[in-house]
Amino acid sequence: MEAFRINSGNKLHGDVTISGAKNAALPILFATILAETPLQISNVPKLNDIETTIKLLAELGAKASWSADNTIDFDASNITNCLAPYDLVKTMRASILVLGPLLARFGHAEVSLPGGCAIGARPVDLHIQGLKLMGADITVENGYIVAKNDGRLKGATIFMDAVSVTGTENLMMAAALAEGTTVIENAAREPEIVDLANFINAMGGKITGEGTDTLTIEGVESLTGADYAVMPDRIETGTFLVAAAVTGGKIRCLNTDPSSLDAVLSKLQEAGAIITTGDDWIGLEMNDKPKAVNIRTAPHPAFPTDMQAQFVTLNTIADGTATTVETIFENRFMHVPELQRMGANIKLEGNTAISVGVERLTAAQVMATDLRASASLVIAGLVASGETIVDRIYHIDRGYQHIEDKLQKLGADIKRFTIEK
Ligand SMILES: CC(=O)N[C@H]1[C@@H](OP(=O)(O)OP(=O)(O)OC[C@H]2O[C@@H](n3ccc(=O)[nH]c3=O)[C@H](O)[C@@H]2O)O[C@H](CO)[C@@H](O)[C@@H]1O
Ligand SMILES: C=C(OP(=O)(O)O)C(=O)O
Repeated sequence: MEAFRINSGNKLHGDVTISGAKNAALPILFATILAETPLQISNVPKLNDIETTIKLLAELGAKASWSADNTIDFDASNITNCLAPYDLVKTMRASILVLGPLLARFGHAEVSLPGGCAIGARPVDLHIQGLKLMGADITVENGYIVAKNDGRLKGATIFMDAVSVTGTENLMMAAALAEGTTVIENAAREPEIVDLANFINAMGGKITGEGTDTLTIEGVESLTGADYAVMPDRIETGTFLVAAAVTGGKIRCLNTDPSSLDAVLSKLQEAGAIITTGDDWIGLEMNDKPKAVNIRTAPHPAFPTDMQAQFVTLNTIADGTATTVETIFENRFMHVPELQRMGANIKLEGNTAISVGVERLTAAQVMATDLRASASLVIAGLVASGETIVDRIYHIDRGYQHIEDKLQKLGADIKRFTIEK
């Protein structure tokens, strides 16, 4: 099993190029199922989750192959199979995103229920309810969602009880080919929703309201190929900015979108960072020890849950006391016990972590439990005295393209190695 060995002491310095966004690339790759002619998607990050998606699309009979660095060619004209098997779905929850497009285009989909994961139970009831409102007949049989529809789905007004990102995406993709107009109320407003809407519209779809909580989707009879570039990864950007802030460094993130990171940048400024921005870059300079900042996660445009773990690490070495409240996932503090093993002073009370900054973290062997928890432990390793080992980094490879290469270029002492078990 692979792990990282990290030695602290170096302030991050220089430029880092941000990859395409995992959480935009995944729905966009699944939306290619809707297209009747070939197309090309660029700025796709090289990640384990993307490889899983390519495998899943191939399993359905679609062609998906890398044609250049970060570019994938697709042809979904010959899909023959509408079954997403457990073996693939269990490794990546976002596989649930095949449900809407398969059902909309072929009137049939069988998708393994994804089940819970480290950060929470993560049900998909809102995806199913919305599709039922569009006329689909859906049952759960032997751990699979079996969805059928005679002819096209029907446009409907759908109020989502909770804000769900992939739920909104599944329903948008289904509604794109439905007969009539669908209105999704209490829709997610994340930038990745806007990116998916832009892609579907580029294929000939008719979606308006993206980026607001009411989406209107006028269904069309067919969608055709369009070349599209995935938006930059706002969470990767935020992760590098926090890493630079905790080391007292000075970096610029290139090929990114400052407007997708308002809440994160404002928290970094509150922590004492000097932030500068251009159209497609963000600079950060940190000259003092960070000040502790209170965080409360909530759907966009509020503070993203995918940046919570990284800020918990920042608070461990900051001046002062801070509370971090996680309101999206019920079990997203798995990094806390590992950070405590590195000397962090954090108390957990339900969905709140109360941290008192310490002078220095101390290195330890720690275990990554999920994607962003892994990132928070890598950041901790950059400032802990001694040599930190972060084990089980397959989690981090789901969401960060060559994170160690990018950190090394910024001056970090981090190496990947195989840990003997
Ligand atoms: C691939 C992808 O884009 N993943 C992101 C997506 O996950 P994902 O789309 O899975 O997260 P959701 O937005 O759906 O989850 C938000 C909350 O709604 C609940 N819920 C969701 C669906 C449902 O049918 N029923 C229900 O109760 C969830 O358990 C959770 O408590 O948004 C999360 C919240 O910003 C991010 O952390 C993930 O990185
Ligand atoms: C939780 C995340 O991803 P996923 O929904 O794919 O598990 C994430 O990107 O932080």
